[in-house]
Amino acid sequence: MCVKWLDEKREISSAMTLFVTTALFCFVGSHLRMPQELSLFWPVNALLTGIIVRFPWLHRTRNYFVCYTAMVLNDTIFSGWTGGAFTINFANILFVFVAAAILLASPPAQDGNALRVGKAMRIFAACLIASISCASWGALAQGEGMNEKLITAWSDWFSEQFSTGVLLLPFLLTLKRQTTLSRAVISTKMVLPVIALILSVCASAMIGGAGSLSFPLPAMIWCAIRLPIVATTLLMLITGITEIILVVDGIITIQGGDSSLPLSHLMSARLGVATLAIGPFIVSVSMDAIRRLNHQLALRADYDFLTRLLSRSGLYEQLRGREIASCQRAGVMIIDIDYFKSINDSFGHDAGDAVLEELAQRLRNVVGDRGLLCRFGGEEFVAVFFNVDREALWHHAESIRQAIEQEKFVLQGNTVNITVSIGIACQHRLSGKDRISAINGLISAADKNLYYSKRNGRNQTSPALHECIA
Ligand SMILES: Nc1nc2c(ncn2[C@@H]2O[C@H](COP(=O)(O)OP(=O)(O)OP(=O)(O)O)[C@@H](O)[C@H]2O)c(=O)[nH]1
Repeated sequence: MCVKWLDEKREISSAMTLFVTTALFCFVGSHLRMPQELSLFWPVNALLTGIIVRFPWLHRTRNYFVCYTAMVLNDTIFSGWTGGAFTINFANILFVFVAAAILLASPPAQDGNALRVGKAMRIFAACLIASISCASWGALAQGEGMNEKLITAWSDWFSEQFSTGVLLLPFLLTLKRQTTLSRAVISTKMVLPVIALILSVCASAMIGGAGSLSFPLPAMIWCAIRLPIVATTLLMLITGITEIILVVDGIITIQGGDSSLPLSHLMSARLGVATLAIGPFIVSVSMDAIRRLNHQLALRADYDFLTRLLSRSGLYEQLRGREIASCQRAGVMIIDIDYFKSINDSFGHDAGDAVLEELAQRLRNVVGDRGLLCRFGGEEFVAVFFNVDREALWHHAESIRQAIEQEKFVLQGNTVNITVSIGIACQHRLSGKDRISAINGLISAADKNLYYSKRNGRNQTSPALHECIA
Protein backbone atom coordinates (compact mmCIF):
# COMPACT_ATOMS: atom_id res chain seq x y z
CA MET A 1 0.00 0.00 0.00
CA CYS A 2 1.34 3.41 -0.97
CA VAL A 3 0.90 6.03 1.78
CA LYS A 4 0.91 9.61 0.58
CA TRP A 5 2.44 11.58 3.43
CA LEU A 6 1.50 14.90 1.90
CA ASP A 7 -1.97 14.87 0.41
CA GLU A 8 -3.99 17.98 -0.36
CA LYS A 9 -7.22 16.17 0.52
CA ARG A 10 -5.97 15.04 3.95
CA GLU A 11 -5.12 18.35 5.57
CA ILE A 12 -4.67 17.15 9.15
CA SER A 13 -2.35 14.27 8.35
CA SER A 14 -0.40 16.54 5.96
CA ALA A 15 -0.04 19.15 8.71
CA MET A 16 1.18 16.44 11.07
CA THR A 17 3.70 15.26 8.48
CA LEU A 18 4.91 18.83 8.10
CA PHE A 19 5.20 19.21 11.88
CA VAL A 20 7.18 16.00 12.33
CA THR A 21 9.39 16.75 9.32
CA THR A 22 10.20 20.26 10.56
CA ALA A 23 10.91 19.02 14.10
CA LEU A 24 13.14 16.28 12.71
CA PHE A 25 15.02 18.66 10.41
CA CYS A 26 15.52 21.09 13.33
CA PHE A 27 16.68 18.33 15.66
CA VAL A 28 19.17 16.92 13.14
CA GLY A 29 20.15 20.43 11.99
CA SER A 30 20.91 21.69 15.48
CA HIS A 31 23.02 18.60 16.24
CA LEU A 32 24.84 18.89 12.93
CA ARG A 33 25.86 22.40 13.97
CA MET A 34 28.03 20.98 16.72
CA PRO A 35 31.17 20.54 14.60
CA GLN A 36 32.50 23.97 13.77
CA GLU A 37 32.57 23.37 10.00
CA LEU A 38 28.89 22.50 9.85
CA SER A 39 27.84 25.30 12.17
CA LEU A 40 27.95 27.43 9.02
CA PHE A 41 24.92 25.71 7.51
CA TRP A 42 21.28 25.78 8.49
CA PRO A 43 19.59 23.73 5.75
CA VAL A 44 16.18 23.52 7.48
CA ASN A 45 14.80 26.72 5.94
CA ALA A 46 15.83 25.79 2.40
CA LEU A 47 14.48 22.23 2.88
CA LEU A 48 11.09 23.52 4.03
CA THR A 49 11.01 26.03 1.18
CA GLY A 50 11.76 23.20 -1.28
CA ILE A 51 8.89 21.09 0.12
CA ILE A 52 6.39 23.95 -0.02
CA VAL A 53 7.38 24.91 -3.57
CA ARG A 54 7.04 21.30 -4.72
CA PHE A 55 3.65 21.00 -3.01
CA PRO A 56 2.27 24.51 -3.63
CA TRP A 57 -1.01 23.84 -1.80
CA LEU A 58 1.05 23.81 1.44
CA HIS A 59 1.64 27.56 1.00
CA ARG A 60 -0.99 28.52 3.59
CA THR A 61 -0.67 30.52 6.80
CA ARG A 62 -1.68 27.61 8.99
CA ASN A 63 1.08 25.41 7.56
CA TYR A 64 3.69 28.07 8.27
CA PHE A 65 2.32 28.18 11.80
CA VAL A 66 2.71 24.39 12.06
CA CYS A 67 6.38 24.64 10.97
CA TYR A 68 6.98 27.55 13.35
CA THR A 69 5.48 25.61 16.29
CA ALA A 70 7.74 22.62 15.51
CA MET A 71 10.81 24.87 15.40
CA VAL A 72 9.93 26.57 18.70
CA LEU A 73 9.18 23.25 20.39
CA ASN A 74 12.49 21.76 19.26
CA ASP A 75 14.49 24.72 20.61
CA THR A 76 12.54 24.84 23.86
CA ILE A 77 13.02 21.14 24.57
CA PHE A 78 16.47 20.44 23.17
CA SER A 79 18.24 23.81 23.26
CA GLY A 80 16.69 25.03 26.50
CA TRP A 81 15.73 28.36 24.91
CA THR A 82 12.80 30.32 26.24
CA GLY A 83 11.87 33.64 24.64
CA GLY A 84 14.62 33.25 22.03
CA ALA A 85 12.92 30.18 20.61
CA PHE A 86 9.96 32.36 19.60
CA THR A 87 11.82 35.36 18.25
CA ILE A 88 14.74 33.63 16.51
CA ASN A 89 12.53 31.05 14.83
CA PHE A 90 10.33 33.78 13.48
CA ALA A 91 13.37 34.78 11.37
CA ASN A 92 13.58 31.21 10.05
CA ILE A 93 9.93 31.03 9.15
CA LEU A 94 10.23 34.45 7.50
CA PHE A 95 12.88 33.02 5.15
CA VAL A 96 10.65 30.05 4.24
CA PHE A 97 7.58 32.22 3.67
CA VAL A 98 9.31 34.93 1.60
CA ALA A 99 11.30 32.47 -0.56
CA ALA A 100 8.28 30.21 -1.18
CA ALA A 101 6.01 33.19 -1.96
CA ILE A 102 8.48 34.53 -4.55
CA LEU A 103 9.06 31.14 -6.16
CA LEU A 104 5.37 30.31 -6.28
CA ALA A 105 4.47 33.67 -7.78
CA SER A 106 5.50 32.40 -11.25
CA PRO A 107 3.07 30.04 -13.03
CA PRO A 108 4.05 26.35 -12.93
CA ALA A 109 5.96 24.89 -15.89
CA GLN A 110 3.79 23.29 -18.62
CA ASP A 111 5.99 20.23 -18.53
CA GLY A 112 5.70 18.92 -14.96
CA ASN A 113 9.38 18.36 -14.32
CA ALA A 114 10.91 21.16 -16.34
CA LEU A 115 12.46 24.03 -14.45
CA ARG A 116 12.45 27.05 -16.74
CA VAL A 117 15.28 29.55 -16.93
CA GLY A 118 13.08 32.34 -15.55
CA LYS A 119 12.22 30.26 -12.50
CA ALA A 120 15.87 29.28 -12.04
CA MET A 121 16.80 32.96 -11.91
CA ARG A 122 14.03 33.47 -9.38
CA ILE A 123 15.77 31.07 -6.98
CA PHE A 124 18.63 33.54 -6.73
CA ALA A 125 16.31 36.53 -6.21
CA ALA A 126 14.11 34.58 -3.77
CA CYS A 127 17.10 33.53 -1.64
CA LEU A 128 18.47 37.07 -1.70
CA ILE A 129 15.25 38.76 -0.57
CA ALA A 130 14.37 35.97 1.90
CA SER A 131 17.88 36.13 3.41
CA ILE A 132 17.70 39.92 3.78
CA SER A 133 14.31 39.62 5.55
CA CYS A 134 15.48 36.74 7.71
CA ALA A 135 18.80 38.40 8.61
CA SER A 136 17.13 41.72 9.48
CA TRP A 137 14.71 40.11 11.92
CA GLY A 138 17.21 37.52 13.20
CA ALA A 139 19.96 40.04 13.99
CA LEU A 140 17.53 42.24 15.91
CA ALA A 141 16.05 39.21 17.68
CA GLN A 142 19.50 38.31 18.93
CA GLY A 143 19.26 41.46 21.02
CA GLU A 144 22.28 43.26 19.61
CA GLY A 145 22.29 47.02 20.02
CA MET A 146 22.78 49.47 17.16
CA ASN A 147 26.51 48.88 16.90
CA GLU A 148 29.10 46.82 15.06
CA LYS A 149 27.87 43.60 16.62
CA LEU A 150 24.52 44.08 14.91
CA ILE A 151 26.24 44.32 11.51
CA THR A 152 28.27 41.19 12.24
CA ALA A 153 25.15 39.30 13.36
CA TRP A 154 23.25 40.49 10.28
CA SER A 155 25.98 39.46 7.85
CA ASP A 156 26.31 36.13 9.62
CA TRP A 157 22.59 35.41 9.26
CA PHE A 158 22.51 36.70 5.71
CA SER A 159 25.52 34.79 4.36
CA GLU A 160 24.39 31.56 6.04
CA GLN A 161 20.83 31.71 4.72
CA PHE A 162 21.81 32.91 1.27
CA SER A 163 24.57 30.38 0.65
CA THR A 164 22.55 27.45 1.99
CA GLY A 165 19.47 28.48 0.00
CA VAL A 166 21.27 29.06 -3.31
CA LEU A 167 23.19 25.79 -3.02
CA LEU A 168 20.39 23.57 -1.77
CA LEU A 169 17.22 24.82 -3.49
CA PRO A 170 18.30 24.11 -7.11
CA PHE A 171 18.92 20.49 -6.13
CA LEU A 172 15.64 20.18 -4.23
CA LEU A 173 13.62 21.70 -7.06
CA THR A 174 15.19 19.62 -9.82
CA LEU A 175 15.07 16.30 -7.98
CA LYS A 176 12.46 14.22 -9.80
CA ARG A 177 9.87 12.44 -7.72
CA GLN A 178 10.76 9.17 -9.39
CA THR A 179 14.39 9.70 -10.14
CA THR A 180 15.76 7.81 -13.12
CA LEU A 181 19.40 8.34 -12.16
CA SER A 182 19.94 4.63 -11.73
CA ARG A 183 18.88 4.07 -15.33
CA ALA A 184 21.10 6.87 -16.68
CA VAL A 185 23.95 5.59 -18.78
CA ILE A 186 27.21 6.82 -17.28
CA SER A 187 29.71 7.47 -20.04
CA THR A 188 33.24 8.87 -20.19
CA LYS A 189 31.72 12.09 -21.49
CA MET A 190 29.99 12.41 -18.11
CA VAL A 191 32.87 11.29 -15.92
CA LEU A 192 35.47 13.70 -17.31
CA PRO A 193 33.76 16.91 -16.13
CA VAL A 194 33.34 15.39 -12.66
CA ILE A 195 37.06 14.54 -12.53
CA ALA A 196 37.85 18.09 -13.68
CA LEU A 197 35.64 19.42 -10.90
CA ILE A 198 37.44 17.38 -8.24
CA LEU A 199 40.83 18.47 -9.59
CA SER A 200 39.81 22.12 -9.64
CA VAL A 201 38.68 21.97 -5.99
CA CYS A 202 42.07 20.39 -5.14
CA ALA A 203 43.79 23.19 -7.08
CA SER A 204 41.81 25.78 -5.06
CA ALA A 205 43.09 24.20 -1.85
CA MET A 206 46.69 24.04 -3.09
CA ILE A 207 46.96 27.50 -4.62
CA GLY A 208 44.68 29.48 -2.31
CA GLY A 209 44.00 33.21 -2.44
CA ALA A 210 40.74 35.00 -3.23
CA GLY A 211 40.63 33.83 -6.85
CA SER A 212 40.86 30.15 -5.91
CA LEU A 213 37.16 29.98 -5.00
CA SER A 214 36.25 30.43 -8.64
CA PHE A 215 38.60 27.69 -9.93
CA PRO A 216 35.80 25.08 -10.10
CA LEU A 217 33.60 27.35 -12.23
CA PRO A 218 34.65 26.08 -15.71
CA ALA A 219 34.34 22.46 -14.57
CA MET A 220 30.90 23.18 -13.10
CA ILE A 221 29.80 24.69 -16.43
CA TRP A 222 31.20 21.61 -18.19
CA CYS A 223 29.12 19.42 -15.82
CA ALA A 224 26.09 21.59 -16.55
CA ILE A 225 26.48 20.91 -20.27
CA ARG A 226 27.17 17.19 -20.04
CA LEU A 227 25.18 15.91 -17.06
CA PRO A 228 21.47 15.76 -16.25
CA ILE A 229 20.30 18.81 -14.35
CA VAL A 230 19.77 16.98 -11.06
CA ALA A 231 23.34 15.63 -11.11
CA THR A 232 24.69 19.13 -11.79
CA THR A 233 22.76 20.69 -8.93
CA LEU A 234 23.94 17.91 -6.60
CA LEU A 235 27.57 18.52 -7.62
CA MET A 236 27.07 22.27 -7.15
CA LEU A 237 25.81 21.63 -3.64
CA ILE A 238 28.70 19.31 -2.75
CA THR A 239 31.30 21.63 -4.28
CA GLY A 240 29.88 24.68 -2.51
CA ILE A 241 29.79 22.97 0.88
CA THR A 242 33.29 21.56 0.36
CA GLU A 243 34.74 24.95 -0.53
CA ILE A 244 33.15 26.62 2.49
CA ILE A 245 34.44 23.89 4.81
CA LEU A 246 37.92 24.14 3.27
CA VAL A 247 37.90 27.88 3.95
CA VAL A 248 36.79 27.34 7.56
CA ASP A 249 39.57 24.81 8.09
CA GLY A 250 42.08 27.17 6.54
CA ILE A 251 42.89 24.67 3.77
CA ILE A 252 41.77 27.20 1.19
CA THR A 253 43.34 30.42 2.41
CA ILE A 254 41.64 33.45 0.97
CA GLN A 255 42.10 36.14 3.57
CA GLY A 256 44.38 39.03 4.19
CA GLY A 257 43.62 40.63 7.52
CA ASP A 258 39.95 40.43 8.46
CA SER A 259 40.27 43.83 10.08
CA SER A 260 40.58 45.47 6.67
CA LEU A 261 37.37 43.85 5.37
CA PRO A 262 33.79 45.04 5.96
CA LEU A 263 32.72 41.37 6.23
CA SER A 264 34.80 38.53 7.59
CA HIS A 265 36.62 36.46 4.96
CA LEU A 266 34.39 33.54 5.81
CA MET A 267 31.18 35.39 5.10
CA SER A 268 32.70 36.73 1.93
CA ALA A 269 33.59 33.16 0.92
CA ARG A 270 30.06 31.94 1.59
CA LEU A 271 28.56 34.70 -0.52
CA GLY A 272 31.15 34.17 -3.27
CA VAL A 273 30.55 30.43 -3.48
CA ALA A 274 26.78 30.90 -3.64
CA THR A 275 27.05 33.61 -6.28
CA LEU A 276 29.33 31.46 -8.43
CA ALA A 277 26.92 28.52 -8.28
CA ILE A 278 24.11 30.35 -10.05
CA GLY A 279 26.01 30.53 -13.39
CA PRO A 280 26.37 26.77 -13.93
CA PHE A 281 22.82 26.32 -12.67
CA ILE A 282 21.44 28.62 -15.36
CA VAL A 283 23.57 26.81 -17.98
CA SER A 284 22.22 23.50 -16.71
CA VAL A 285 18.58 24.66 -16.86
CA SER A 286 19.14 26.05 -20.37
CA MET A 287 20.73 22.79 -21.54
CA ASP A 288 17.80 20.88 -20.08
CA ALA A 289 15.38 23.13 -21.98
CA ILE A 290 17.35 22.65 -25.23
CA ARG A 291 17.35 18.85 -24.80
CA ARG A 292 13.59 18.82 -24.20
CA LEU A 293 12.99 21.08 -27.20
CA ASN A 294 15.13 18.90 -29.47
CA HIS A 295 13.22 15.85 -28.30
CA GLN A 296 9.86 17.55 -28.98
CA LEU A 297 11.00 18.72 -32.43
CA ALA A 298 12.20 15.22 -33.30
CA LEU A 299 8.84 13.81 -32.22
CA ARG A 300 6.98 16.46 -34.19
CA ALA A 301 8.93 15.70 -37.34
CA ASP A 302 8.54 11.95 -36.96
CA TYR A 303 4.80 11.85 -36.36
CA ASP A 304 1.90 13.17 -38.36
CA PHE A 305 0.04 15.79 -36.36
CA LEU A 306 -3.48 14.81 -37.54
CA THR A 307 -3.39 11.01 -37.44
CA ARG A 308 -0.52 10.50 -34.97
CA LEU A 309 0.88 7.87 -37.32
CA LEU A 310 4.53 7.99 -38.38
CA SER A 311 5.32 10.71 -40.89
CA ARG A 312 7.38 9.91 -43.97
CA SER A 313 10.59 11.01 -42.18
CA GLY A 314 9.50 9.03 -39.10
CA LEU A 315 9.14 5.91 -41.25
CA TYR A 316 12.69 6.28 -42.60
CA GLU A 317 13.94 6.91 -39.07
CA GLN A 318 12.31 3.66 -37.93
CA LEU A 319 13.69 1.79 -40.93
CA ARG A 320 17.18 2.80 -39.86
CA GLY A 321 16.46 1.18 -36.47
CA ARG A 322 18.65 -1.69 -35.43
CA GLU A 323 15.92 -4.26 -34.76
CA ILE A 324 14.94 -4.20 -38.40
CA ALA A 325 18.53 -4.66 -39.57
CA SER A 326 18.35 -8.43 -39.32
CA CYS A 327 15.19 -8.61 -41.41
CA GLN A 328 15.39 -10.66 -44.57
CA ARG A 329 12.11 -10.01 -46.37
CA ALA A 330 9.90 -6.95 -46.58
CA GLY A 331 6.51 -6.16 -48.02
CA VAL A 332 5.04 -2.73 -48.66
CA MET A 333 1.49 -1.62 -49.29
CA ILE A 334 0.12 1.76 -50.29
CA ILE A 335 -3.43 2.49 -49.20
CA ASP A 336 -5.26 5.33 -50.90
CA ILE A 337 -8.78 6.55 -50.13
CA ASP A 338 -11.10 6.42 -53.11
CA TYR A 339 -12.74 9.66 -54.27
CA PHE A 340 -11.51 11.51 -51.19
CA LYS A 341 -11.84 14.85 -52.97
CA SER A 342 -15.60 14.35 -53.19
CA ILE A 343 -15.75 13.82 -49.39
CA ASN A 344 -14.04 17.17 -48.90
CA ASP A 345 -16.28 18.78 -51.48
CA SER A 346 -19.51 17.36 -50.01
CA PHE A 347 -18.85 17.60 -46.27
CA GLY A 348 -16.02 20.10 -45.93
CA HIS A 349 -12.33 19.87 -45.08
CA ASP A 350 -12.93 19.21 -41.35
CA ALA A 351 -15.04 16.17 -42.17
CA GLY A 352 -12.24 15.04 -44.52
CA ASP A 353 -9.80 15.37 -41.62
CA ALA A 354 -12.11 13.32 -39.39
CA VAL A 355 -12.15 10.57 -42.01
CA LEU A 356 -8.34 10.55 -42.11
CA GLU A 357 -8.19 10.25 -38.30
CA GLU A 358 -10.77 7.46 -38.19
CA LEU A 359 -9.14 5.62 -41.05
CA ALA A 360 -5.74 5.85 -39.35
CA GLN A 361 -7.26 4.31 -36.22
CA ARG A 362 -8.75 1.41 -38.20
CA LEU A 363 -5.43 0.84 -39.97
CA ARG A 364 -3.68 0.85 -36.60
CA ASN A 365 -6.15 -1.76 -35.29
CA VAL A 366 -5.51 -4.10 -38.21
CA VAL A 367 -1.74 -3.63 -38.60
CA GLY A 368 -0.98 -3.52 -34.84
CA ASP A 369 2.66 -4.25 -34.16
CA ARG A 370 3.04 -6.52 -37.19
CA GLY A 371 4.33 -3.63 -39.31
CA LEU A 372 5.15 0.05 -39.55
CA LEU A 373 2.34 2.39 -40.50
CA CYS A 374 2.84 5.86 -41.90
CA ARG A 375 0.84 8.68 -43.41
CA PHE A 376 2.81 9.06 -46.59
CA GLY A 377 1.04 12.22 -47.70
CA GLY A 378 -2.50 13.58 -48.26
CA GLU A 379 -4.91 10.62 -48.25
CA GLU A 380 -2.20 8.05 -48.89
CA PHE A 381 -0.90 5.64 -46.23
CA VAL A 382 2.03 3.21 -46.38
CA ALA A 383 2.38 0.04 -44.32
CA VAL A 384 5.69 -1.86 -44.22
CA PHE A 385 5.75 -5.48 -43.06
CA PHE A 386 8.76 -7.66 -42.38
CA ASN A 387 9.31 -11.34 -42.96
CA VAL A 388 6.12 -11.73 -45.01
CA ASP A 389 5.70 -13.34 -48.39
CA ARG A 390 3.51 -11.95 -51.15
CA GLU A 391 0.56 -14.13 -50.30
CA ALA A 392 0.56 -13.12 -46.63
CA LEU A 393 0.96 -9.49 -47.65
CA TRP A 394 -2.03 -9.78 -49.95
CA HIS A 395 -4.13 -11.18 -47.09
CA HIS A 396 -3.02 -8.32 -44.80
CA ALA A 397 -4.04 -5.85 -47.51
CA GLU A 398 -7.42 -7.46 -47.97
CA SER A 399 -8.13 -7.47 -44.24
CA ILE A 400 -7.39 -3.73 -44.24
CA ARG A 401 -9.52 -3.04 -47.31
CA GLN A 402 -12.45 -5.03 -45.89
CA ALA A 403 -12.16 -3.39 -42.45
CA ILE A 404 -12.59 0.00 -44.14
CA GLU A 405 -15.36 -1.10 -46.48
CA GLN A 406 -17.47 -2.98 -43.97
CA GLU A 407 -17.81 -0.36 -41.28
CA LYS A 408 -19.48 2.78 -42.56
CA PHE A 409 -18.29 6.27 -41.61
CA VAL A 410 -20.68 8.78 -40.04
CA LEU A 411 -20.15 12.32 -41.30
CA GLN A 412 -22.40 15.10 -40.04
CA GLY A 413 -25.14 12.59 -39.27
CA ASN A 414 -24.83 10.89 -42.71
CA THR A 415 -23.71 7.32 -43.15
CA VAL A 416 -20.99 7.31 -45.79
CA ASN A 417 -19.46 4.36 -47.53
CA ILE A 418 -15.70 4.84 -47.88
CA THR A 419 -13.38 2.47 -49.66
CA VAL A 420 -9.66 2.25 -50.27
CA SER A 421 -7.51 1.01 -53.13
CA ILE A 422 -4.30 -0.81 -52.32
CA GLY A 423 -1.11 -1.61 -54.19
CA ILE A 424 1.39 -4.11 -52.75
CA ALA A 425 4.99 -5.11 -53.47
CA CYS A 426 7.28 -7.61 -51.82
CA GLN A 427 11.00 -8.40 -51.91
CA HIS A 428 12.95 -11.41 -50.71
CA ARG A 429 16.51 -11.19 -49.37
CA LEU A 430 16.35 -7.54 -48.40
CA SER A 431 19.90 -6.19 -48.28
CA GLY A 432 20.85 -4.97 -44.80
CA LYS A 433 23.16 -2.27 -46.17
CA ASP A 434 20.81 -0.48 -48.49
CA ARG A 435 17.55 -1.10 -46.71
CA ILE A 436 16.13 2.38 -47.24
CA SER A 437 16.59 2.39 -51.01
CA ALA A 438 15.21 -1.19 -51.18
CA ILE A 439 12.07 -0.03 -49.32
CA ASN A 440 11.88 3.02 -51.60
CA GLY A 441 11.98 0.68 -54.57
CA LEU A 442 9.13 -1.34 -53.04
CA ILE A 443 7.10 1.82 -52.45
CA SER A 444 7.46 2.75 -56.15
CA ALA A 445 6.43 -0.76 -57.19
CA ALA A 446 3.45 -0.71 -54.81
CA ASP A 447 2.48 2.72 -56.18
CA LYS A 448 2.36 1.29 -59.72
CA ASN A 449 0.11 -1.51 -58.47
CA LEU A 450 -2.09 1.06 -56.70
CA TYR A 451 -2.57 2.70 -60.08
CA TYR A 452 -3.91 -0.62 -61.46
CA SER A 453 -6.35 -0.89 -58.54
CA LYS A 454 -7.63 2.62 -59.29
CA ARG A 455 -7.85 2.02 -63.03
CA ASN A 456 -9.69 -1.28 -62.61
CA GLY A 457 -12.50 0.30 -60.61
CA ARG A 458 -11.00 1.01 -57.11
CA ASN A 459 -11.81 -0.77 -53.81
CA GLN A 460 -9.39 -3.62 -54.58
CA THR A 461 -5.85 -4.85 -53.99
CA SER A 462 -3.32 -5.24 -56.81
CA PRO A 463 -1.81 -7.54 -57.87
CA ALA A 464 -4.59 -10.12 -57.45
CA LEU A 465 -4.14 -13.18 -55.20
CA HIS A 466 -3.42 -15.65 -58.03
CA GLU A 467 -0.52 -13.43 -59.19
CA CYS A 468 0.87 -13.37 -55.67
CA ILE A 469 0.79 -17.16 -55.35
CA ALA A 470 2.45 -17.69 -58.72
N1 LIG B 1 -9.43 17.10 -45.47
C1 LIG B 1 -8.19 16.88 -45.97
N2 LIG B 1 -8.04 16.70 -47.29
C2 LIG B 1 -6.82 16.45 -47.78
C3 LIG B 1 -5.69 16.38 -46.95
N3 LIG B 1 -4.61 16.12 -47.72
C4 LIG B 1 -5.04 16.03 -49.00
N4 LIG B 1 -6.39 16.22 -49.04
C5 LIG B 1 -7.29 16.22 -50.22
O1 LIG B 1 -7.33 14.92 -50.78
C6 LIG B 1 -7.83 15.06 -52.09
C7 LIG B 1 -7.15 14.07 -53.00
O2 LIG B 1 -7.79 14.16 -54.24
P1 LIG B 1 -7.36 13.30 -55.51
O3 LIG B 1 -5.87 13.21 -55.57
O4 LIG B 1 -8.06 13.88 -56.68
O5 LIG B 1 -7.85 11.86 -55.22
P2 LIG B 1 -9.28 11.28 -54.91
O6 LIG B 1 -10.37 12.31 -54.94
O7 LIG B 1 -9.18 10.50 -53.63
O8 LIG B 1 -9.52 10.31 -56.10
P3 LIG B 1 -8.84 8.90 -56.37
O9 LIG B 1 -7.62 8.79 -55.52
O10 LIG B 1 -8.54 8.91 -57.80
O11 LIG B 1 -9.85 7.87 -55.99
C8 LIG B 1 -7.58 16.53 -52.52
O12 LIG B 1 -8.82 17.17 -52.65
C9 LIG B 1 -6.82 17.10 -51.35
O13 LIG B 1 -7.17 18.44 -51.09
C10 LIG B 1 -5.87 16.61 -45.54
O14 LIG B 1 -4.94 16.56 -44.72
N5 LIG B 1 -7.14 16.83 -45.11
